[in-house]
Amino acid sequence: MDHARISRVVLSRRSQTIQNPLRFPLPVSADGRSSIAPPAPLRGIDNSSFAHFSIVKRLPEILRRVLHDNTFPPGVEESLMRLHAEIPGTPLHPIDEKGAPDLDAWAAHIDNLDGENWLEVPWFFAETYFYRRIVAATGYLTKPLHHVDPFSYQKSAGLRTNRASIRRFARVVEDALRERPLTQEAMGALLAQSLWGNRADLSLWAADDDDRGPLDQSDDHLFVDDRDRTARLLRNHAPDARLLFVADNAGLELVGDLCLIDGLLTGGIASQVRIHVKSHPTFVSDAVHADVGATITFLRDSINRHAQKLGGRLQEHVDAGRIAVEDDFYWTSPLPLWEMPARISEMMREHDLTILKGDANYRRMLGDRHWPYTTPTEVATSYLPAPTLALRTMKAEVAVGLSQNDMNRAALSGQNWATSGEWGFVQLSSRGGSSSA
Ligand SMILES: O=P(O)(O)OC[C@@]1(O)O[C@H](CO)[C@@H](O)[C@@H]1O
Repeated sequence: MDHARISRVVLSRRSQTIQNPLRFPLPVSADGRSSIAPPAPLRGIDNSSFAHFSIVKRLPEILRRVLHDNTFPPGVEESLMRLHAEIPGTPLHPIDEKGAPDLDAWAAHIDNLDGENWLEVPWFFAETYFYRRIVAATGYLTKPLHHVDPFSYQKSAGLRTNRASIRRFARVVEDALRERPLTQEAMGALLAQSLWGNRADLSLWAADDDDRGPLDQSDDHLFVDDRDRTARLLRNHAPDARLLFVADNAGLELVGDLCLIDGLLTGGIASQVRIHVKSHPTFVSDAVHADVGATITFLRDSINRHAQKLGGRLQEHVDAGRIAVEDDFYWTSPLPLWEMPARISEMMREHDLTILKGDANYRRMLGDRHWPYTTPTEVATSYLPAPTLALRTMKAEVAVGLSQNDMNRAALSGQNWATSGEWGFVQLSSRGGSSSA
């Protein structure tokens, strides 16, 4: 495929075309010969979509909760009220937070718009912009509330109210560590635990008050199950596998992720894990740098011995440099993964496996587009520079790699199966880079 010849790509349903800013080849067809333009992005303008509901109902509700859970100075409150009044009909305008490191990047993103409002811009854009506006209103990156997390109340509740599950999670790692190096089965159990932890964010904000069911799901709720392939890939690199872990939510989900990370490090599979978190609070409960340390401290301080031991081992990994925690503004940008900056793609290439955790990262990987659900995984993710594992429960109408049979099965389980979080993906894209998985 001649990547250089792809110069324009259709980016909206309104047939608006812009210069292709992609640094990576667009997704390619199954035979690898021709490029295909990604389908249109999800937008709130589709009245019957979850995107519409999410913008019109959930975002204002999230703002109400932020105001309820915090005591802000009057100026901050006013800014948040103004934001509330803008949704959904006001055109998106530049972010106002002088001195913030990502301001120019956001100015460029907004410049690409054409006066569209919240429902007209791509849904992913609307959501990342929404959280960035909350950050600007509170002055999280600058002042007046430098590094005061507007979602901290919910985040700490997420740990406090899940003590029983946390004990259970910690026990699973200890069981897994009985045999070293970790068996394929043990890796599978830790991957599943990390995956289903992705349902945990839903308990935080009952803005849509639907019934999402229990936290755990059985294997027959896995739409895609690449656990064995992933375990084989990791074992091929053991004991020195290097992992890039792009985290999602703080709270119970992060505990499940840290269990997986500890299992791989202590269990003789990996020697280095680089955890990437968000540079500012976003999507309510997404982890920022401080959340990782706070979670390890919470585990170490636990009165449960399994949780305590887990916290102790994690602290040792951090102290010895086996776990590094970094943040990057790219992960709070509205850009699809195929527009990742060179620093991110280089980093992915330096690691044997990148784990993309959660629904929003999955949506980013697929550009939050209307891919037919039966699109082969390797077609939609052919641009990835290195082997990548998506661990996500399905909470948005974005997916690839399904069969018609999968969809029939899911439809029988309930009406909102595509957004209920009850269906899981352990989806490996191994085409980018060498892998014998
Ligand atoms: O990345 P996460 O935490 O798994 O999910 C983020 C998320 O809850 O936010 C969206 C609605 O705002 C959902 O579609 C999406 O699943």
